[in-house]
Amino acid sequence: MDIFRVLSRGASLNKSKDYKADFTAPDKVKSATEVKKANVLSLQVEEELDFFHNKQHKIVKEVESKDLDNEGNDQVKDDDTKQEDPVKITTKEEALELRKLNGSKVTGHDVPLPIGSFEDLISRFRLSKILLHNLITNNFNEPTAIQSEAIPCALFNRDLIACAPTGSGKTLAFLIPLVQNILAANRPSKKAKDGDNRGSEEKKIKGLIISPTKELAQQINNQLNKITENLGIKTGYLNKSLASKFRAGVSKASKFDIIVTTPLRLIDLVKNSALDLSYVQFLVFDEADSLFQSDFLEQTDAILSALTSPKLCKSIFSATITSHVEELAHGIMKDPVRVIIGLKEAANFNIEQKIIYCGDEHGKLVAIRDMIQNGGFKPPVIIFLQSIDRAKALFNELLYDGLNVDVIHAERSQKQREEAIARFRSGELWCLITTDVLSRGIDFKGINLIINYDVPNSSQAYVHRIGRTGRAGRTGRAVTFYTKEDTDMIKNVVNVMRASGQIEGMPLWMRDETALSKLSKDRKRKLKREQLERGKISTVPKAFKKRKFRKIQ
Ligand SMILES: Nc1ncnc2c1ncn2[C@@H]1O[C@H](COP(=O)(O)OP(=O)(O)OP(=O)(O)O)[C@@H](O)[C@H]1O
Repeated sequence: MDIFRVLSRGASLNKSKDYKADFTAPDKVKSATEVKKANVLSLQVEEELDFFHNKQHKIVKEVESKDLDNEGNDQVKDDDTKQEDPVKITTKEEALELRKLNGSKVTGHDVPLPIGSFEDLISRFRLSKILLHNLITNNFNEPTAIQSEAIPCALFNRDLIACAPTGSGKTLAFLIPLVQNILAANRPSKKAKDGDNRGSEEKKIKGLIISPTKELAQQINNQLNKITENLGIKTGYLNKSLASKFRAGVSKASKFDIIVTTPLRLIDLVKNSALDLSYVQFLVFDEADSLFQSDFLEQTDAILSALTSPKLCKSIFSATITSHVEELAHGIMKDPVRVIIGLKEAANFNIEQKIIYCGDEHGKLVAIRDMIQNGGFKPPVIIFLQSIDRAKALFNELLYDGLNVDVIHAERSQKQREEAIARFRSGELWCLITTDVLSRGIDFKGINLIINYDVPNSSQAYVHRIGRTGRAGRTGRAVTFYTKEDTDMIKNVVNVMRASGQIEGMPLWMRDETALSKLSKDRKRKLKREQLERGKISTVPKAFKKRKFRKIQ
């Protein structure tokens, strides 16, 4: 394996004089060959600046170099413009090197070798070429660290516990092998080819993905749709309308290969015998630690008991997997492989974190208005609060200030939530105020700033909230306001900041490790369960706000 190539993925900038980008107006008309040469060079610069390989350089390069060849121009045909061979991992030593580079810890019996490239999957697992093509056309050119490890494990049908930072590509880490496994399962067996269809498992749900929120389930299904194009695999997000089709026994509804769902909707169908899960072979719990928390545990149990296939493989994914969750997972898994990327207690290292002491509630409003006035509030921004009432209150406050803002919480209808998300994604909306309902999994591209207007009630909640920025190799900022009521709660945040090397974002007195006493396990649990009582968010007289709000409604 060319380990230097893995090391330098997106990290280095070649300073050779050839790489100077020329943005000045041409002083003479350039020949077609010169233009092509310049294009190749600018492509190189662009590629080196493209940290996450989000562009289709390989394909473009191939086309470019072919064009140049046709013109017989040997000078430009240097090695740098040729397509490099994909990285392959073939020995334990190479695997060790790659793991060291990626900060991956992988444990378990007989752990498979990671992959060095998506092409590596073709030789090792006969990955569908259409699937590979779908990955490349969607700009997924190289596997991320979690994808390198998790994909081969799942392709070997191993149970899997996977923990990797927010925005590091966990979704594809479970979707790619799921799709490939289902393609293999759908291939007609020899018996079926010979005309014996008894026991055929075609047209049954074989893959099931469980997500804690509807928004996330929908997002996963969207990504699934992109990578399954032209593969003949039918996938569906179990929304109200699909659920009623299943309930009504509409024949088409039974033809799904993969279903993405929240727990309750699925259980409702299973209880009414409207859905047969006995053929499910691949089960994924995304954001597993939240699904394994006490409020979801009963539902998770109910789902597990409906899955009766002896071939069932299970995997759990999250950016935060506590030892308690790992224990629960071991209880339901067979000989799992455990993959941890980076540090378990830390946040994504691309996020610059800061905490600001505001004294009291009024101080928070002053702080946010200060940020808006001083240019520190660079959209797109997400603001998290601890409750629906508080989210609504801040929304009214900022609306009154004339900010381009909307709010999402559990009391808003599905349609309103979807519309707000779509407006935010399109850039029409600059700021989204929300509760923890949107803290997990949601992938907004290019969020600049996360504001924790209220301190999150656990270190896990903090990691997920701020993980809405700094995704896919980009950088981001996260600011957490705290008041005198938060002296305990802020310790969760400080611990994550310390683990992520973000000491500079703390006030001077906190930087000393002994400055804050540790939280006991009991206290942590209590903080998670109880909502801190906070003062009202308001500076604008009610009558004014009502008038303005009415106008906007
Ligand atoms: N191999 C890849 N190459 C380029 N982009 C990728 C790759 N894999 C994933 N991405 C992109 O990275 C972004 C983050 O991926 P994803 O949503 O899967 O993160 P995650 O690890 O599940 O985060 P979270 O913990 O917040 O749920 C997405 O926009 C996705 O399209």
